[in-house]
Amino acid sequence: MAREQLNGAAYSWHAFAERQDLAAALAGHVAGRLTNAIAERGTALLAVSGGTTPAKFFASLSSIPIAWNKVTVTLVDERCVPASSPRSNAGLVAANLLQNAAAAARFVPLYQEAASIGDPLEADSRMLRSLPWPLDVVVLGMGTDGHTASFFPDADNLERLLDPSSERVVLPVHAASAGEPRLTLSLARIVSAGFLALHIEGEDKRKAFESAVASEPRKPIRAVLDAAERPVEVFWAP
Ligand SMILES: O=C(O)[C@H](O)[C@@H](O)[C@H](O)[C@H](O)COP(=O)(O)O
Repeated sequence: MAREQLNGAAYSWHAFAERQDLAAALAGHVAGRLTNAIAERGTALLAVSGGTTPAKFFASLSSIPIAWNKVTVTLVDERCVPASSPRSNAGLVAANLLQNAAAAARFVPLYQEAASIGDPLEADSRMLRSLPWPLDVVVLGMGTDGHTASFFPDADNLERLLDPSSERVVLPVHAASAGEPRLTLSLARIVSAGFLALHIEGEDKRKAFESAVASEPRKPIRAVLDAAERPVEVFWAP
């Protein structure tokens, strides 16, 4: 494990020869942190990202026999689509993580189809505010454009999304590159996590990460590194 310090952005780099090895190692770290949180405060709060990268990690984590009945799982971000949509992160987590031992965990979505009266976003915030914050574990992904969560570089409210002092739990995101409208946890909620991991795979993302960390203008992933209360643990495989 190499601990890097580039331009003040602190992160630890964990490289693996095989993606399956990364999945097993990251799952072991996350399971250990959740178990510690449960021992310390009787509960654990985990936020995971969607996309195409985390499936192997979810499968590995789902089989680890921890006290899942004391774990609450939520999402780092979500596409504003029904859970039945192939684009839904809630659907991805249900099918890949909330299986096996992890089926006993409580899942709290970010997005609920517009059944809630009034401002659905406010309703979500109220529901999410009741979770046992702070996050014990966050697992982020990253795009080759340097976005993470739904902090897309072309988001129309990027400055607000990256405000480390935001009081909001969840924020709406409108970005042409995001596809559908999104909801994302605020940067402030993400960076206060006890364990903050970034899971990336492939040469393109390794280069994108190194570029985002080393150069200006600042990409969203760099804003997370800069605001994180602890070094971000980067897990990478080719
Ligand atoms: O909803 C999402 O898509 C994720 O939360 C997003 O931040 C993802 O982690 C990156 O876009 C990488 O996605 P891939 O794993 O598909 O490359």
